[in-house]
Amino acid sequence: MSYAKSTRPTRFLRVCPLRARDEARALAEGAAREAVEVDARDIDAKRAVTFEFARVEDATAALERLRGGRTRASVFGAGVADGETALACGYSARASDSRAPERERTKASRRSSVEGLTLIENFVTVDEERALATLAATSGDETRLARRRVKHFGYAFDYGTRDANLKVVDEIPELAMEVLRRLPRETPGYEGAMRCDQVTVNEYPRGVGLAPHVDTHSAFGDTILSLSLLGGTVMEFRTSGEAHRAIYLPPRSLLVMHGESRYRWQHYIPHRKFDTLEGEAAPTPRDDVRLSYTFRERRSGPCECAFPLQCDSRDGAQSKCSKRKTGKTQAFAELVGESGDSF
Ligand SMILES: O=C(O)CCC(=O)C(=O)O
Ligand SMILES: [Fe+2]
Repeated sequence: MSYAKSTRPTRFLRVCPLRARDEARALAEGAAREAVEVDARDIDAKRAVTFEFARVEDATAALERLRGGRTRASVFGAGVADGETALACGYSARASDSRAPERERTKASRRSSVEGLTLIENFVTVDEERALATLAATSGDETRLARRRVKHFGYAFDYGTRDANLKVVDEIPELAMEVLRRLPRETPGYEGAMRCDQVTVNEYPRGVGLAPHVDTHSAFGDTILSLSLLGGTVMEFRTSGEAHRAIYLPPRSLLVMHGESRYRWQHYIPHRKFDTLEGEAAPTPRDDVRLSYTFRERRSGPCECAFPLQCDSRDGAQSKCSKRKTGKTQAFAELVGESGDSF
């Protein structure tokens, strides 16, 4: 992501020059407490750093402190030593939208408005949440991805082929199956949920998200469920058209993806530290960690969904997926998300 100077106030501040890398890092750490994201790549490449704030007002307040303060230590209240030189700083905008007005974030709803998507709040109790978190910490083999940790139960998920054919020694914890079985019968996707035989546990540190994707049609069945523990998050849904929805998943809630929400819409979690929720005046900070249990049923025959464009059983997503090994196509980038994250 590159940033350009902006003459109008934005949520982004660019601060430069910073004389040493360490100094930039210390500043970034201080800023991270109130800024939404730090473009860390800039620290290495240009010795300048871009901070993204939740609101334009927050960026303005920080800019005033930056311009008013004589020392760097005063900037974000961070322990930055040796700061006699005034910093060059100002608003910036993502280069691609420096002329366009800043797009308002979609406010996340607490109710689903995607066909086939059901959110059940308080699906597990606080005690069960704690027990499931302990189980995730003490059992299963850990895989470290770029920004999050995962564990697989029942079958391993292969991040290359995006299927799950390898049986693993770690069975799905009985408590996880027990809570899943209490899903109300009338929930769309109930039958598929009862056949789940693969579980992935994801641990997301604050600010870390998940790239847009549709879970592989050929590998998994009609119903995909995600149980949120310890922290809430906004999950967003988009289609290849313009449609875009955001839903807030509180801790202890269960999200059931079935129908269009499972087969046609991509789901993803934006990488950010604050979420914007409907009915909340101020942005909501994410918790330090969110744990999710994703339940899936491995598919045996080909997928027969009504969405051939997204379906690798019909050569829709398959051709894009196989190109992954030879080079990323635009279509594939769209399928898995611009960040190229794994899921
Ligand atoms: O963490 C979540 O809630 C979703 C995970 C997910 O989408 C996946 O594993 O495919
Ligand atoms: Fe997924």
